[in-house]
This record gives sequence, C-alpha cells and structure tokens, in this order.
Amino acid sequence: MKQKETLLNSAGIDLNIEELGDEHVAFSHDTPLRGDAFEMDDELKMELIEKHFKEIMYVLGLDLTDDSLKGTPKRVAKMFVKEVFSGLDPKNKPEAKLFENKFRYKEMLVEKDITFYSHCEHHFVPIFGKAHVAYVSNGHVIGLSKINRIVQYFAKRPQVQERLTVQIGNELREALGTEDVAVILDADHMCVSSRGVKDNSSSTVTSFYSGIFEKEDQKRNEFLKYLELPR
Ligand SMILES: Nc1nc2c(ncn2[C@@H]2O[C@H](COP(=O)(O)OP(=O)(O)OP(=O)(O)O)[C@@H](O)[C@H]2O)c(=O)[nH]1
Ligand SMILES: [Zn+2]
Repeated sequence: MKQKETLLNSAGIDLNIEELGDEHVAFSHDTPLRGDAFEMDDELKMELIEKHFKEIMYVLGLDLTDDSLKGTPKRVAKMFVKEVFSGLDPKNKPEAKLFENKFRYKEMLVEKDITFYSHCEHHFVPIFGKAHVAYVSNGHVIGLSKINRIVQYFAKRPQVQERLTVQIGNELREALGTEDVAVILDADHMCVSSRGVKDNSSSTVTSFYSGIFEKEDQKRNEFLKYLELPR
C-alpha cells in the first residue's frame, strides 16, 4: 500500500503531511484520525517521534549532548505513544465488564470526582479535572472502575473538552445498553491558565445528557444534587 510505504520511508524524516492527510475516517467517535493511523506499530511511532522531537530541541538551541537532555526525545516519544496519547489506539480501549443487575437496583448510580488528565489539541498542554457520571441500569451494571477507565481512555488523546464529554457519554450508552446516561466534566486548561490569557481561576464545565437525563429535569437535578453532597 502506497501510503504505508510513504509512512515507513518517512523514518528518513521527510514526512509529507499533505500527502498523508487525504484519508479521513470517523473512527472512535469523531477524533479526526487518518485511515492509516494504526498501520505503523508503536515502535516505529516512537522512533519517528523521537527523531522529530530531537529536531525541535535542536532548533530551540538546546545542547543534546547534555546528560539531562539527551534522553528527552526518547522519553517524550514513549510518553506520547504509551501514556498520554495511548487512547488514540482502539487496542487500548478498556473492556466494559458488565454484571447482571440481580439486585434490581432501580435508581441512578453516580460516580463522581473521577480524576482525568488530557491534552488540549490546539496547544498540546494539559487539561485536567474531574468527571462526574450517572446512569440508570437497563438490566446490567458496570464494574465501577470501568467507568474511570472509559474516562481515562478518551482523555488520553489530544482533545477539546466538548468532544471528550460526548465520547465518554456515547461510550457509556453503548457499553451499558442504556440511553440513560449523564456526564459532567469540570476542568482546568493549562493553555488558558499558564500562557495566552493566563487566567488561572476559571474552569470549564461541559455536560452530556441522554435518555431520562435529557427528558426529565427532575432526574437531571437529582444528579446535580448528588454532586453537591459532602464526602
Ligand atoms: N472550545 C474549546 N476551546 C478550547 C479548548 N481547549 C482550548 N481551547 C481554545 O482553543 C483556542 C485556540 O485559539 P487560537 O486563537 O487559534 O489560539 P491562540 O492564538 O493560542 O489563542 P490564545 O489561547 O487566546 O492565546 C483558544 O481560545 C483556546 O482557549 C476546548 O477544550 N474547547
Ligand atoms: Zn489549548
């Protein structure tokens, strides 16, 4: 396949972004990924990122023979592929372990204050905050930690908060087989606080409501009330 050859040859560093940009696939709820995004394995991705990051550091004038700096391109490459952007790759998607709702639990379940770390796709600096999730069982209940894992999986992508919110909401609807899902994210954007406008007191709140949470004010208010409960 020609594109793959282009990618592999680009280990020589002549990445032609225009040429690679034709094939868009709406993959994993709309993160704009190319169709060939996973034809390269992680090893090659890390090799290429290391090489490019070395060039960025060089251009900035940094001395890459310095013993504190020389490992940085490799560290950054590993951190991008294996950690902070590992949620781009569907192979890292967590399995949503479900149990039968034998206990006949009929009310909403709320998991609040789920910590997440993401990165703004415009500046590649951190977004971090709390996610609050609610759902009403449609016959199955999900292992609690899987909710955290779903939040973290979608957070580990270059993101905007709106998309992250919708991706988490849609994934929970799908995994749980219910429309009755609510998600709120409350986050700090380092691109707003540490640079640019430098506002470190604002936070950004986004929400996703479907099913009864969309239709019934009462359910939505109940969810919001639980978020105010002291711990
Ligand atoms: N809607 C939305 N915007 C975001 C998010 N994260 C960062 N942004 C904004 O994306 C915008 C990018 O705008 P640009 O004007 O191209 O970037 P910039 O010149 O660096 O802008 P400033 O941040 O204002 O200095 C900024 O206003 C950011 O605050 C997000 O999750 N959602
Ligand atoms: Zn930003």
